[in-house]
Amino acid sequence: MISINQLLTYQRKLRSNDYILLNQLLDDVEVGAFFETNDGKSIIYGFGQKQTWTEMPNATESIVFGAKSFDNQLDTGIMNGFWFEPEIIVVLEDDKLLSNLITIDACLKKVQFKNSQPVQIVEEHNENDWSSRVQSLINELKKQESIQKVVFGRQQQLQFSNTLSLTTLVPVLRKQKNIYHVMIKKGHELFITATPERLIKISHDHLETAAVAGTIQRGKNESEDDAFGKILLRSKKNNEEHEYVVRSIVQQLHDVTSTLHIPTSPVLLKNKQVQHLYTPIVGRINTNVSIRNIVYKLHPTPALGGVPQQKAMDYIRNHEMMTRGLFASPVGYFTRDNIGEFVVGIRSMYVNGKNARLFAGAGIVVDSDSQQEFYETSLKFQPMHELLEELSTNGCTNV
Ligand SMILES: C=C(O[C@@H]1C=C(C(=O)O)C=C[C@H]1O)C(=O)O
Repeated sequence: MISINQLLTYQRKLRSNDYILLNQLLDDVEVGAFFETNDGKSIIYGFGQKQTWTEMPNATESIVFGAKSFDNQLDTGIMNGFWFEPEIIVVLEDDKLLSNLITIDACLKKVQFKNSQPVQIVEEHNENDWSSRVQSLINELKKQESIQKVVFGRQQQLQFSNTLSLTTLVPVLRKQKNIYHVMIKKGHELFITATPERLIKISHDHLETAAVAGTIQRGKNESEDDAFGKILLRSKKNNEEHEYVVRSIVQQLHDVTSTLHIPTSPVLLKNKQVQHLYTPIVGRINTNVSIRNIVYKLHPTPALGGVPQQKAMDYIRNHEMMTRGLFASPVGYFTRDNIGEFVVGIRSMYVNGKNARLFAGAGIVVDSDSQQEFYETSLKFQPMHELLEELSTNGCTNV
């Protein structure tokens, strides 16, 4: 078996301006991707396109980056799903830069730093009736016992004063800790996520996934934060929401795994704005089960869709204001030897030139409170808002 590191024939110690050059190269190429794990220890860049697809391919001779459409509703550009095999991959691990081509240094040498301008938000559109539509959903859940949970999304549309520069954006995004930073680019289009939620990590026959569902705010100080954490851990409503996700993951993985370890109760996963109930799940995959197979089995978990799945998906399709595109969808990469990692594209933003759509959603169950869910989604917009806030005062931050 060949591992991703063996795909790479060249390595050297990281130089201080490598990041600047790599991010600038992302600005220069037509198609690219960036994937940083939530511990910040591993980054993969993909540059250029050898092949592209709108559907996730079954296998690859090297590595494929991409994102799957949430539910195949017609959207624009990469929001319909976008996959590509890059010409060059660069991996940063333990202060080492690894690349599949000796030419990466030649490539980086050619990159010239361009100044970037601060980007202001000049127009903003919100779904002002979102809370009342959530209230209708709660009323519906009270009437009908056949549907238990719907993850209801909302979008914010923004217009920028000028286009974003990845040379500036990537280092600002990377300041947000304990979350994944993933970006897919094609031409003027970008999909960016600062998600805490891994869908799957696969290394040969070893699988890691997790249930992330049930949310509360962070406290202003440690004791308030602990108190909120305790409320979340004891909340019947949130534990029910969470349990739907655990049960569904176990069910979906049952016939493709030989072992599955599921902790009996969730712990807290803390991000800057919110804390979630979190159950990490690990297992062993049966032979000849592809990563694609597992991505398709798990997506959408009830953390992003609902319960029962089809009814929740129909509700989302009929009642959310806009199509989701890549929001809440699997985004990541996989290699020819069954290594790969996919996150779900939440706390995310789609950019097309000077226009952007920001996404947030919340799991709605019969005991939900529409104002509380509105507040929760406002917190979930924050990672992208904070990124844009910093880009509005900062041009080229990394020189
Ligand atoms: C849908 C989102 O988040 C999902 C919903 C959650 C919830 O309802 O508690 C928690 C984490 C995510 O699985 C989002 O951030 O937009």
